[in-house]
Formats: sequence, structure tokens, C-alpha cells
Amino acid sequence: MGGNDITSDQIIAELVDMGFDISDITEAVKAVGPSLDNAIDFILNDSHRNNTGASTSVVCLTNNKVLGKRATSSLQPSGKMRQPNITEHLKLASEPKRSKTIGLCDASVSTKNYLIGHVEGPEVTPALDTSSDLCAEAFMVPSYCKDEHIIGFDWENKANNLIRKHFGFSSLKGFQKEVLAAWLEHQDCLVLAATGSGKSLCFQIPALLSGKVVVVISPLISLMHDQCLKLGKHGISACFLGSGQIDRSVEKKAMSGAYNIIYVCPETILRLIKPLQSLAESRGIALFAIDEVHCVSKWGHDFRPDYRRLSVLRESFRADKLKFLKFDIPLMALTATATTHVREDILKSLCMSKGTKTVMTSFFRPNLRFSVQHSRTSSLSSYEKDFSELIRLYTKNKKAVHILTPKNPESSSKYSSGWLNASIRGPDEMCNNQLHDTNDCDFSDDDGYLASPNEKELSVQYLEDDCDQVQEVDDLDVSCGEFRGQPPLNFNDCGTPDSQNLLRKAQETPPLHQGHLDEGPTIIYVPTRKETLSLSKFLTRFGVKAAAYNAKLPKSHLRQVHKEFHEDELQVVVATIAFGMGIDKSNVRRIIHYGWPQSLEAYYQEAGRAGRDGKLADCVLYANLSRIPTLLPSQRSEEQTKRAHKMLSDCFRYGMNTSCCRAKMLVQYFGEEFSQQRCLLCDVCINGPPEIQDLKVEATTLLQLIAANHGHESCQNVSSDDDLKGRILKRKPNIRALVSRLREQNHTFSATDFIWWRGLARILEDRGFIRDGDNMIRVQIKFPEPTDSGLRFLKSDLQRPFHVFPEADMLLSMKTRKPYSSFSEWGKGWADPEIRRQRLERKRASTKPRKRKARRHRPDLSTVRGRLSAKLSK
Ligand SMILES: Nc1ncnc2c1ncn2[C@@H]1O[C@H](COP(=O)(O)OP(=O)(O)OP(=O)(O)O)[C@@H](O)[C@H]1O
Ligand SMILES: [Mg+2]
Repeated sequence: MGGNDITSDQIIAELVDMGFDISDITEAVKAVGPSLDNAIDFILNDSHRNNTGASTSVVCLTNNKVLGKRATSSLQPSGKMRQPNITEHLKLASEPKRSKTIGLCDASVSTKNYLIGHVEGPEVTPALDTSSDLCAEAFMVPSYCKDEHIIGFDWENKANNLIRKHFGFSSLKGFQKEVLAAWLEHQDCLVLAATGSGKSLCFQIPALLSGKVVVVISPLISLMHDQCLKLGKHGISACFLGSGQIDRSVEKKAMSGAYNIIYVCPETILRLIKPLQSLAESRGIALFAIDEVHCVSKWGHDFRPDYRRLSVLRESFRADKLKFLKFDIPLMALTATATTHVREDILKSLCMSKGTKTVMTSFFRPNLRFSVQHSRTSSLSSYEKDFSELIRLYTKNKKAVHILTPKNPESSSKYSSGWLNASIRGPDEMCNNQLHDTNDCDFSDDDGYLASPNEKELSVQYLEDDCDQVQEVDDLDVSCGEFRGQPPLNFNDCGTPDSQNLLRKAQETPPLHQGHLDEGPTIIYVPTRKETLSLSKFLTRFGVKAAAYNAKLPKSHLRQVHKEFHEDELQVVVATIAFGMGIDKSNVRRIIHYGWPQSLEAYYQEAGRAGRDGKLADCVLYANLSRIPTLLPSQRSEEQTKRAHKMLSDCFRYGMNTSCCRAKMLVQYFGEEFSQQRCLLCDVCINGPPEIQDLKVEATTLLQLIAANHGHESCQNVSSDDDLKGRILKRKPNIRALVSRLREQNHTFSATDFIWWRGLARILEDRGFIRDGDNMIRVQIKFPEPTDSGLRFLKSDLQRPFHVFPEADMLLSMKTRKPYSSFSEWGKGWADPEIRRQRLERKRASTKPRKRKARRHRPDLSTVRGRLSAKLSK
């Protein structure tokens, strides 16, 4: 093997790691030789080369086309939060977001003479290179802050003037005022506010008001970069420090006070404690803000161990430790997704003070339209079915979309024959044709715990590596980490429509619930890196301007995607969770989750990227409703696995729900009381729940069997086979065995579907009638045993109905099989041998085990990965 071969091998292994398809990789390496960069370029540009139509169809959208104002929650006299309804939301959305006129302040925050933590003793002038413009500007402290001891009674006016000057907003929101008031009183503050509500302003304004530095701890370089860039544009100097920062001088300048705001990743701050103490003494530190603070909690969905060490901030910046401080430097912790449990954990882990003020707005986002749809989400035929509308939307203005056949048809056909067929048709043709697989349910008998064929062959480590589950902080490298404050824009001159104009535009906008969606960009979240590439490739071949985003792709590519996405050059980003937290782009119209998210926290966080301009946006979850979701592979302790299962189970229940408003379910998950009955937008509110059914007979039959198998004598009539019962008792029957037994024993149910019973078991568990016998936390109950209330239910009056809304999996199995509302019908005529024969034949045909396709994957022994794979499969 020559030297070149070895290099190619390594390149191939790296590209496989990034998620590229082996056929693309081979083609690329063949075409460009052993160069990683060229190979990536070749693969990524392949779609563009093929996508001749895309370049002519860039939809130009402007962020300021319609400026809506987000609805905010209000406190009712009872002190409870009340969410705005759609009508109120619309009214608010029709108000101008940006205006020159001073808005009336509606929150009654007391105006005191607030003192801020100050420097005692002689003022230290930081050692700076004052020749630089940047430094000179950084020290342009607003005149009213020159006497930094006193911000004054009218701090609210000052703050409003500042946000008008720098950002063009008319006034602070109510919760922002509350947070600022707490800061002015040197209180720690926990801010729980919806995605897109404007939490960043809460820690940015103190830097302007006090003239001191604000230090922000943030989990991702891309997030810090985005925020610094925006601040720079609004005349506020900022920088970020961390592993992604390659310019060493930025850190030095930051520690000598050259920037208003310093963003730091959690690992870096631990190393900077001493210099920050000096900074606190010289220019002063107004506060430490811990953004996305749910990352602190082991109970959260996005735990970062380094966040847990941030308690060092409280220990190192106390007034009793640093003599020049009059007050502890306040901590401000902010998140949009924290359950009650996570909140407690945050307060404890960060050692926040006893007097910490919690400021909470409603988590409700009244313009987000949530829905759940069934899809196998696994094959090209699902892509064709699920994305035809999206393709039509983004390509409808093209005169003719010329879709080329894949250069190498053989390599394409390995996906499915549908790929090639779809590729040579235009999108419209594809959309109009009935490509849809009518029997799209996956009823292969499984408990949902089965690994996919791939999972069986590949190592856990490989799979873990294919899922961007634990995000590292340096997700992006950026050549410039400092952002000079530019003079703020004059909002009168920058073409922003005046309020009359805005009002007229808002009036022209159809009401939210009429369902018209603007053509803004879409983010599609997929579970694995591989899928980011396959789906984006699929979309680009149909003329959509789409790009993949996953943590393993070259940073230059990720940077480019960020840029094009923010500049409205991309229509779709297909991403893993690496593209999530904090992304603040106003006009994202659709967030599609293609596959089960791992938690409702992650789901709501990612969905929160949509509709930040207050206009209607869709949040669609496509998931295989007939399968129980599994955890994505990751290294977890036993305790973490339990928690992960619990979170996944909550997410599964969200998908299975057919009767409760989805927005209500989501905000209640975060511990908020939903004051309205319904959001009037989600699929449940629009379509209404399914017909309610009395399942007393079915529930009793299942419960009796469960009880009998746990030795409850009163239920013995169910099984006369003592021997079998004894055997089952010893090895704790699982739900599958129980349902098989039930179908054997009771002819009425002989052709019923396991998935239907699994749904019923879940409902019985939720009502507290059964629980998992081995005390394991699972996504779906597996070893049911009766509870006391379950046994009481069995003794209750048989005539009393047991009303149930069938859940999504039950409905699905009813739709594709026979209607279950007619269980008893099924029993009719059973005595007739011919009817019996026909039915059993039908049943046999329908339950025939599907042959699994023989795997075509043969490890390539000339590659590192191939050899590893061959070793593992031995
Ligand atoms: N007082 C205000 N008036 C009008 N718009 C505001 C105000 N404060 C913030 N905004 C706007 O709200 C948008 C969202 O702000 P921000 O990114 O701070 O949200 P967030 O609460 O941090 O959301 P996430 O949890 O998703 O990070 C921004 O575009 C910002 O300009
Ligand atoms: Mg934010």
C-alpha cells in the first residue's frame, strides 16, 4: 500500500465521521485525490452543480418586511399569569415593534435611588493601548454614568433612551424592567422567559447603564459570535473568549476593560478568575450573566459539566472577599426551558443567594402552530411524501426546474428506487403523483427497544459520534472575536416603515388561525449527522436552497451556513441539535423535527427559533407513531439514563396525545398554569379530539389479566391455565406476552393489534391503574402490574363507563387495520366455520412477519472504519 493509499483511507474515515455517504466520498476522493478540503468541497458543491434551478430561485426576504411585537404575558389580579390569546396577540402584532416615540411604561417598578456595586479607593485606569479606536470607544461611558455610584431615580427613562438609541425599540418589556430593578438592588436574579422574548437585553442594558463590564457565560461559540456581531452593529463593543478565540490579544484587552460586554465559555472563565477580579477593581463588573442556564442542571436536557463549576463566580466575587466591593457582584441566570426541578437545581448549583429574585414570563408562544404527524422518517419514500409541500413552496416561482439525474445512478439506487424516479421528475410532478405509501405504519412486532439494523452492526461509539448529542462549546471558529461598537443606526433613516405603514401591513395580514404562512426559511432538525446530509442533498436536488449543519462538518462550512441563513440566502437548513440554542433570526417560518426529539425541553427550545417576529410559524413534529422512540446513543451513568428515559417518555406522550391542546401541554410541562383552554392553532385545537370511546370492557379485560398474573385471586377467572400462570408469574410477563395471551384466550380480540393494546396500557398507567413491575423508568410500560387503584377499578361497577380518547398509536392501528370501535362485531359470526376460516386467513396474511432485507453492507477492509466494523461483526 503506498503512502497515498493511507492518506485516502484517513480522508475517507474522516468523511464517514462527518456523516457523508460512502458513495459520495469514494466519488469525491476519486475526482479530487487525497485532499480533505477538496473532497468536502466536491461533495458539498455536488448538489449545487446538480441544482441548476436553485440559483435562479433565491427568494429575497427582508427582516423588516413586517415588524410585529411579541405578545407578552400579563399578571392577573390573582397574581397568576395570563397568556394572551390569539386576538390579543394579533393586536399586539399589529403594533409597531420599533418606533421613535417613547412608549408608556406599564410595569410599576419602583423608582429608587439605586446604588450599584462600586469601586472603593483610587480609580484604576486600565492599561490600554489608547491609540486604538476600539479602546477609545470602549471607554466612552455615557455621561449620566460618570458618577457611577448613582444611576438615578429615572433609570427607567435612561434605559428606554438607551434601547431606543442602540436598538430602536420603543421601551423595555415588563419583565425586562423587573430584571433590571433586581439588578439595581444588587439581587441575584433567575429569569425564566419564553424563547425570543428578549432575555439578552436584560444583561446588555446594565453594561450601558453602569458603564461597567458585563460578563456573559454562554454555551456555544456560534451563539457568542452571533450576539457579538449584533452588539457591534448596535454600537456596543463586545468580544468573546474561549477555545474558538484565536486572537490572543482580545483576552488581554478584555481583561483591561476594553469591551462593554465579554462573552466567555464556561471552561475559560475558570481560568480567568484572577484577571476578572482585577477588572472588577479597575473598570468594574456590573454583573455575571449565565445564559442558557438550564445547562447547569443534570436534570435538564443539555447538561454541560463545566456549567456546574460556575459556583466559583459567587465564591470569587463576594464583597466579604474583595474589599473594594460594596456588594456581591450579582448573578443573572437566564433560560427559556427549565422545569421546576431544574430551577431548584440551578439556584443550588450556582450558589445563588437566598434573596434571588425569580422573574418569570409565560412560556407560551401564541403564534406558534404545533402539530404532530406520523412518518417513518427513515427512507427516501418518507422524504418524498413529507417534503413535497415544502419543495413545492420553495420552487413554485421557478419557471422550470431542471433536475438532473444523479451522476452515478447506481450509487443513488442504493437508497431506493424512488430516489432515481423522483430525481428525474420535476417537483410538481413529484408532488402531484401519489407517491405515498398508504400502509406507512411500521407494525413489525417490536417493543420499540429494537435497534435499527445499522445499530446492530456498528459500535455504540460510532453511533454516539453520529448524533450531535453533547455539544462542545467550540462549535464554530471565527477569525475575529472582537466587535467594535459601530455608531447606532438612525432608525428614522434606515428605511424602516413608519407606524402607519406597519399598521396597514398588519391589517392586511390574514388572521393567524386562517393559516397563511409567509415564505420564510425553515429549519429541519434530524437526529443524526448522516441525515443532515442525505436530506439536504435530497432537497437541493429538487431545487431548494438547502444546506446541512452538523458539528463535525468543517467549521468554514458551518460559518458559511450561518452567514447565508442570516442573510436569507438559504431556504432550508437541515441540522442536528448543533444548530439550536439562542439562534435569533426573526423570520423563521417553519421548524420541522424529523424524528423524535430526546426531550420536550430540547423540542421547545428548538421550536422557539420559529416566528420570533410574532407572525404565524409552524412547528411540525414528524415521528414514527407506531414505534416507541429510543434514546440516542451516548455515554450515560445509570442515573442519567433514568432521567433521559423519563424525558423521552414525556416527549413520546406529547406525540401520542390527541385530546389536549399542544401549547397547553408544553407550557404545563414547564410548570406554568395555562390560563386559556386552548391555543386555537395546534392540530388538536383545529381538528378536535377523536371520538371518545367507552373502553370499559377492553380495559377490564387487560387489567384482569395483569392482576391474575400477579396472583390476585379475584381475577383468576381470566386464566384457567394454572401451570402457565405459574410460569408467567416467575418471569414477570411483559405487555407483549400478556396481549398475546389475551388474544389467544378471547376470540373477540384475536385479530386485534398489539399496538392498540400498548396504547391502552399507557392510558391505564397514566390513570394510575398499573405501573412497571420492576420499577424501571421506561418510555412505555413493559412489565405491568396492578396498583391498588387498578384493583379497585376492577371491583367497580361494570356498568360505569371508562371513557377514553384513543391516542395516536391506537388511531393509527385502527386506521390501517380494522376499526376497533367494532371489536364486538369481530366476534359476530365466529361460529360459522367459513367466516372463521376467512378471518383467520386475513389475520395470518396481515401478521406475516416481514422479511428483513439482507444487509448489503460489506466492510471494506482497506479502510480503518471497515476493519473496525469487520472486527465488531465477528
Ligand atoms: N424591549 C424590546 N422591544 C422590542 N423587541 C425586543 C425587546 N427586547 C428584545 N427584543 C427583540 O426580541 C428578539 C429576541 O431576543 P433574544 O435573542 O434576547 O431572545 P431570548 O429571550 O434570549 O430567546 P432564546 O431563549 O431563544 O435565546 C430580538 O430580536 C430582540 O431584538
Ligand atoms: Mg437567548
